[in-house]
Amino acid sequence: MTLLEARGLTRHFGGLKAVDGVDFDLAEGEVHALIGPNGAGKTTFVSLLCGRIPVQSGVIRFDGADITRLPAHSRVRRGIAYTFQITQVFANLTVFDNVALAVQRRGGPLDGDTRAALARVGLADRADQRAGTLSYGHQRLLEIAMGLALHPRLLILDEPTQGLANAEIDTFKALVRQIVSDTTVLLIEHNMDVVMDLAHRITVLNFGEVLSSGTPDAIRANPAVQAAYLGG
Ligand SMILES: Nc1ncnc2c1ncn2[C@@H]1O[C@H](COP(=O)(O)OP(=O)(O)OP(=O)(O)O)[C@@H](O)[C@H]1O
Repeated sequence: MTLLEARGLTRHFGGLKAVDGVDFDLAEGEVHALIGPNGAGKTTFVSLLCGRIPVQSGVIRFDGADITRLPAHSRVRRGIAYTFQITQVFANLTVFDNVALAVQRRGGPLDGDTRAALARVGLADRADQRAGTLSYGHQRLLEIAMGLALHPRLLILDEPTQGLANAEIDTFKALVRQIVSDTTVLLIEHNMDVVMDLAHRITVLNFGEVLSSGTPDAIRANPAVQAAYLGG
């Protein structure tokens, strides 16, 4: 089943075509990776999907409903959660309270849901620590816990492995495999090992347009993708 579809999605900044007529389909239950060179429009594209920036033209449908003009908080309520490159944790609050804020937004049982989300990402034993004192890798995991606490149907992760050590990347990969049992995942990622390991399908953006979309094997073998991005 298609969970999310975009048709003709467009966002220009002055003369710069950051996202230009993108058609995109996300199947329920998949890990879908969005890749492409720096400046290709990946962050702008997912910002349009979650309502952080307004669409200029085109349509976004989520679970069959037109969400193109809905404000971001309404999209969260419908099940779209996201974590962005810039770390979003509140440094002076405890790990527990950061996640509790997200649970509160959704209106679930505060203590139980908060602890469950922390357990999923492996941070249960750090609940009382101030978030700002966590390592960078653990702060990234905390952001994911904040997303999961919303019980999303779609979790969008923007460069989640950036700045992580190899061991932390392995933890992250295991986490995504577990998350995808009940949540669709859209992943912006530059680390091709992570992409090829996790993604069921990949969409390649280049200069704001879809260069190609397909399975990891098809993308790897595509000469245009190799030329634009994979350096083959
Ligand atoms: N608010 C903005 N105002 C003007 N230009 C912008 C704005 N946001 C993004 N851009 C430009 O739009 C283009 C696409 O940027 P975007 O961040 O979406 O690319 P990206 O594929 O996510 O890149 P990266 O991999 O480096 O994160 C870039 O040229 C960027 O400079």
